[in-house]
Amino acid sequence: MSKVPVIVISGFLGSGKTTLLLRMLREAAAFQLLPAVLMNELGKQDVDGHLLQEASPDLNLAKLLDGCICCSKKSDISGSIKQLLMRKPDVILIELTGVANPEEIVDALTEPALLPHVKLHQVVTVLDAEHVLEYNSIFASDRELVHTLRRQMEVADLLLLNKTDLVTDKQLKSIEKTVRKSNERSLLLHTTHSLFDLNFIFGGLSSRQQQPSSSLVFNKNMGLQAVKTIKEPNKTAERPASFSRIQTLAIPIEDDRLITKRSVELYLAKWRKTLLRAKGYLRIGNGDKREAYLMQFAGNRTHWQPTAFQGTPYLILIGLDLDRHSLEDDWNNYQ
Ligand SMILES: Nc1nc2c(ncn2[C@@H]2O[C@H](COP(=O)(O)OP(=O)(O)OP(=O)(O)O)[C@@H](O)[C@H]2O)c(=O)[nH]1
Repeated sequence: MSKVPVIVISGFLGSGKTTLLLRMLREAAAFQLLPAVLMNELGKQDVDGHLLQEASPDLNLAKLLDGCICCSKKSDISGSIKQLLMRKPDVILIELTGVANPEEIVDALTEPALLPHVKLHQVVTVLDAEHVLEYNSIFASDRELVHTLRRQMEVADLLLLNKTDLVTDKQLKSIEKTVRKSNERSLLLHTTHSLFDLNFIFGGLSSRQQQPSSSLVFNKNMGLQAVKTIKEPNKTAERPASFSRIQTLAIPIEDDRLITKRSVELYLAKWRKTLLRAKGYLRIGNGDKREAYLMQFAGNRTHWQPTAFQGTPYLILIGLDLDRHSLEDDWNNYQ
């Protein structure tokens, strides 16, 4: 069974995420895609979920309300996604809350219950051109939030500089310059009302599809807005469609292999610059003394927690532009 691609929509509160999602739902059929949606909202009452259901009454929708997709909600994510998978969608769209770090959902997708069923396709981050430059000073006292907003930019595969109707050209140039300090490699498009050619994210996803040509979709919607690509457009646009800069490498581990906590930690320390995150279910020790652990590596710290996990041990590595061969080879030589 092939894995269902997941598109993550991130961006600060009010930047235009739901506007984008509604458009993606409207146009999915033109790409012969049956979408499912996971909405995450901070409040108990969801507003956006109702909006989506109004626009698309049969929508395969799951909601995670009253909290951010972070540690406290992670356990619910696999349940929600499994529920969506029952209706066999071609693509799953996840709209995060404005204060979520996309890395956390990517992490959740690598849980044993989900790993065989889904794969990250792209992280799209929507930026509010009118306010994005103010965040650092507005939230200066909240370093965690400033960090999250920076990560939203840094890990995006596609950046939408939205609400360009509300800023001058001069301001736009200065915004671009600042955004590029956080992410100089990914495609960056100027948009109003999150309008752009959806081939950039849907293109190539459907196995059944005859894709609308880029210009068709573009012309149909573009009375409003020109698509503009900044820096290295071709390099990024030519990437295979199912490629996200955030990559996940799952390394299965032969059960008879001797692994120690120290050897794992040394390996992770060696690769810490490349890795955003790592985790794994590992059996540590020798013979009868072997014990299963959930290993979590985040922010350069490794945490070990005993677990009742009985499956095949594995290590998950998450990072930007991972050098898969080197990581695998090194792991095999390391222990
Ligand atoms: N002027 C202008 N307004 C926009 C643009 N894009 C979205 N909006 C409006 O901005 C408001 C917020 O848009 P949403 O799409 O709900 O933003 P969001 O990121 O989903 O917001 P949260 O769910 O609060 O995180 C809505 O009223 C939109 O109509 C734009 O390009 N220009």
